[in-house]
Amino acid sequence: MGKVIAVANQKGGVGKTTTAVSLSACLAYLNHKVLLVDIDPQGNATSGVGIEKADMDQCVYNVLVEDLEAKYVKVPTMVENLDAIPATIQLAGAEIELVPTISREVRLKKAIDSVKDEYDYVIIDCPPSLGLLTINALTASDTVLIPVQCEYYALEGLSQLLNTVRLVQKHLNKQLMIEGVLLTMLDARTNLGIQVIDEVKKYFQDKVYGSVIPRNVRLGEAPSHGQPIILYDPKSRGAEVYLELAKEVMTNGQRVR
Ligand SMILES: Nc1ncnc2c1ncn2[C@@H]1O[C@H](COP(=O)(O)OP(=O)(O)OP(=O)(O)O)[C@@H](O)[C@H]1O
Ligand SMILES: [Mg+2]
Repeated sequence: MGKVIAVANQKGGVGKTTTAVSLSACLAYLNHKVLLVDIDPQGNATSGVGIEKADMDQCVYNVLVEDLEAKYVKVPTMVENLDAIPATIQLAGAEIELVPTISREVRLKKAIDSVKDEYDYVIIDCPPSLGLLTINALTASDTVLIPVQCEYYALEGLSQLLNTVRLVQKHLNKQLMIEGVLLTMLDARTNLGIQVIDEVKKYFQDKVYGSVIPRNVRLGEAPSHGQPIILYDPKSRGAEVYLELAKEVMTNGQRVR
């Protein structure tokens, strides 16, 4: 049965989507069956794996709001072993439309539960908020992976995220655990990055991955080509480190089991 991992941090632009897309593609490259679920109305993960949003008649919106079965919305991607449930701008209305509906927090969980037997990993790319979409992702997940950007205010806002995780654990999903904390966009030329790594490690200790994602031009370019880094430039430092991360996530899973 597939392990479900939400990639979440309500802070914008910290590398959630880059991580969700790159990790999914690297796990698929390592011969795992992977489903990437985009629940951000920006749809960046969707276009990041080469799916043309304008061509989509249906997306995760129809699953969440209209109870369409997930099997009708998931599509293969250009990466072997990697399927995706896309998001389009239509999803922007879901947060409000879901408010008065029954079991509004468990809709994504129901959808993912119906297909997760087909996969080894299901990776969910969350929007930069702690609203109903992210709550749905945390409720559907076994674990949450938190990207933290190596910058001055790195830890700011994380207590809110951890508080939301605790609330979900208490009321909606007792099993939810922290998968790991991933340091992203490290600029190795500055001391600041090193200081932030120390600070985050002090706080999260062994939850911090050994793989630290560097700031890498090729990682920044890949989305505009609609290709995950492992296809766009497999020899780049970005691809190498995301592949290392995928291996860490795989061994982490073995440790938990
Ligand atoms: N390691 C990196 N090196 C260079 N550029 C990166 C790196 N990681 C992410 N980027 C770029 O930084 C921007 C923000 O990254 P990304 O979209 O992954 O963040 P996000 O947390 O998903 O943002 P949002 O909160 O808007 O969803 C993007 O333009 C992305 O291409
Ligand atoms: Mg994003």
